[in-house]
Amino acid sequence: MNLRDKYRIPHDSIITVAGTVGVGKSTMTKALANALNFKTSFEKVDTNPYLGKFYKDFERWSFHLQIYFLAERFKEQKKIFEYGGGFVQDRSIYEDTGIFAKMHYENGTMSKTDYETYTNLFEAMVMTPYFPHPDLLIYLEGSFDHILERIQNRGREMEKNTSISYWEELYNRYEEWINNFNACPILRIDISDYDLLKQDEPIEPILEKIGHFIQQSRKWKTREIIK
Ligand SMILES: Nc1ncnc2c1ncn2[C@@H]1O[C@H](COP(=O)(O)OP(=O)(O)O)[C@@H](O)[C@H]1O
Ligand SMILES: Nc1ncnc2c1ncn2[C@H]1C[C@H](O)[C@@H](COP(=O)(O)O)O1
Repeated sequence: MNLRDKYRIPHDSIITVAGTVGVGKSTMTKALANALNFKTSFEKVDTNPYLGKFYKDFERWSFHLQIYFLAERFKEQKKIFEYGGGFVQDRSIYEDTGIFAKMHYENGTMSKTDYETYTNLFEAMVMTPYFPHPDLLIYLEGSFDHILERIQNRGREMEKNTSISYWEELYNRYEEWINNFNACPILRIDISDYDLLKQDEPIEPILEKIGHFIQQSRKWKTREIIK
């Protein structure tokens, strides 16, 4: 029996992996998609025309970058919708708006007008049929030092040259955000509890939890429709 059937994970599920920069989303996305035979939706970093410029000058490029990410996510959402699910997605759209754009606006590195234009566009996009809530949001978390070490070891120059206070603020904002998040069910996973790169079969206990959460959430959705 394949792992998806073994853990009763519906073939049309949409699973989103969330968490701060460097925590391990892409690695988890690949491992889950591989185990479940699902498709992946990744953020493309290497081909992003604004990211490097943004890290050098937040104020100048934050609006351009957010619009770029929004356009990319919209295309990805549309693709997921058209395939009818069966996807693991690296980062949710909720993080762009609820964490990054908000943080740059509140810190004065995105103007009020730009922030309003961005949020209006975001709200209009979310109202289209392409944005069903995921079945499950997997939230990866860990100690700040552990995550910082991962950013350093991964070695993207633009991130290594960014101040520790930026990562620290992001880390704290993520904590606050997840504690108030309620758009879909959440499975919180501590990165010190598993090691996808070293252990042989660390993925099965995670799949078991995913199956359980999605079953619960689908039952709940069905009850809401019947009501
Ligand atoms: N479970 C893990 N155990 C050890 N190292 C990991 C694990 N997951 C990710 N890493 C490493 O941490 C770094 C950041 O991971 P990545 O998946 O790129 O994070 P994100 O997508 O959240 O930015 C990479 O160098 C990756 O190889
Ligand atoms: N919405 C965003 N605003 C600013 N920066 C962002 C946003 N989304 C992603 N990023 C940055 C953070 C990292 O440098 C890269 C890739 O993110 P990762 O968490 O490593 O997948 O893009």
